[in-house]
Formats: sequence, structure tokens, C-alpha cells
Amino acid sequence: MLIAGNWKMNGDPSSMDEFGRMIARAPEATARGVDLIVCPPAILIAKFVDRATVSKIGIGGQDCHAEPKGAHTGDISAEMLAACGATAVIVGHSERRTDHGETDEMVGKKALAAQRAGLTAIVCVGETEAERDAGEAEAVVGRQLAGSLPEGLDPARLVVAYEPVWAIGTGRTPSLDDIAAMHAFIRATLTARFPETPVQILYGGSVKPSNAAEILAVENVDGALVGGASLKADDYLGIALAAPAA
Ligand SMILES: O=C(CO)COP(=O)(O)O
Repeated sequence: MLIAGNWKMNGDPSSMDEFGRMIARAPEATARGVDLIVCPPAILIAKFVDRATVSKIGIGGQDCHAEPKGAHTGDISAEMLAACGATAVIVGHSERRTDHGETDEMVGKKALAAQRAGLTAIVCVGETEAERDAGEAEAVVGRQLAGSLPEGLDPARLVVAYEPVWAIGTGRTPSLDDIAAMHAFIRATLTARFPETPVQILYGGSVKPSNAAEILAVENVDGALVGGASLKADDYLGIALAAPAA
């Protein structure tokens, strides 16, 4: 099980106290075989890495550029994240796809860049509410998987996060049956693509301590990608401790 926290555009140096509380409690989760990765805003990555060295919390980025360096004002490369001590990066989050017009092709290049730099690529996919209502959820996710996972990706350093767009930050979640169906579909797709190596599949979208146990118990759910509830140590650890014991 992997519980990844996506802080999004939240946090500043005063967040070190909250992160310190997460570090203090991390061993409770890791003792149960749950891996933890926190993805703070880029300005905090180096600080978090310094603080986390003695603990078992990995630190990740929230995005990376496909190129290793150069004239790309405002962007950060996977190599820069790795040099600062990050071990993973989220790519293709729906907020980046929407706010920054990222296409599957761009996401795929970022995933390759992440692995080129030695990072685990956490690739996000998920349908909008209109797409689900139209009965197209699997087709959309299948298309995103095909387009965002290019040739050359190493399944051993790949995580796929299923985040239905309409469940992000809304307090709404799919039914457990719908989560199970989509995760089974993603599992079948990934197994066909990478028959030798199982890829971890996370669920994301309004995961909280109160619903984590039932979601994490669903077949083919190997963890969660948590937004809002990952900002508070008690909520984040509450979710991690709800994971079924390994
Ligand atoms: O987008 C998410 C994680 O990447 C989910 O966000 P929430 O947990 O706030 O719904």
C-alpha cells in the first residue's frame, strides 16, 4: 500500500510544523507495511527532504518538465527534483491537464522524464462527470492510459492514480462497486501492457479518514492519492492507518 499526499498549491515554510507531526507518526504506518510519500509545493521539497531523512516518508514533486534543463521559465525538471532528494513525481494530474492544457502526449513525456531522472512516475488518469454520465468512463481512462504511458516506461517505477475529476475536492466519491470496476479495468490494461511486473494503482478523490478503510479494501486498490486530507498529519496518518495490514 502507498498513501501519497498531494499538497497542491498549499503550504509555506510555516508548514514544517505539520510536516514534523507527520514524520513523528510515520513509523506507525510504515510498521504496517504502508509506504508514505508527501508531495509539497516545489519550494518546500528541499526543506522537507532535509527534515525527512531520518524518517520513512518519501518526498515527491507535483509536476516536472519533460526536458532536463534549459530556457523554460517557471518550470522544474525531473533531474532538479531528484537532485533535491525527491524520489517520485506526480504527472498528468487533472488540474494540470485542465489549468495548463496538458495532453496525454505531454504527460507521457513527463513520465519518461521522471524515470530518466530516477524518479517514480505517478501518472494520473480519470474521467469528468459528463464523461461518466455518458457511459464513457472506461473509454476515457483507457485512452489516457494508452496516451500517457509511452514505450520505454519501466513498470517497476510506475504508479497509476485513478482520480475521477468530479470526486476531487468535492466530498463525493464513486460507489465502491464503481471503484472496483474501474480499478479492475486499469489492472487488466496494465497487465496486458506489462505482463511481468505489477503496477501499483492508487485511488484519489475525496479520500478521508472516514472513508479510507472501505476504499482501501477494494480489490486492485493499492493505495490512495490524497489531496485536502493530506495537509493535516492526523488526517493523513488516519488514512494510512486505515489501510489493510500487509
Ligand atoms: O486531487 C487529488 C489528489 O491528487 C484529490 O484531492 P482531494 O483528496 O482533495 O479530493
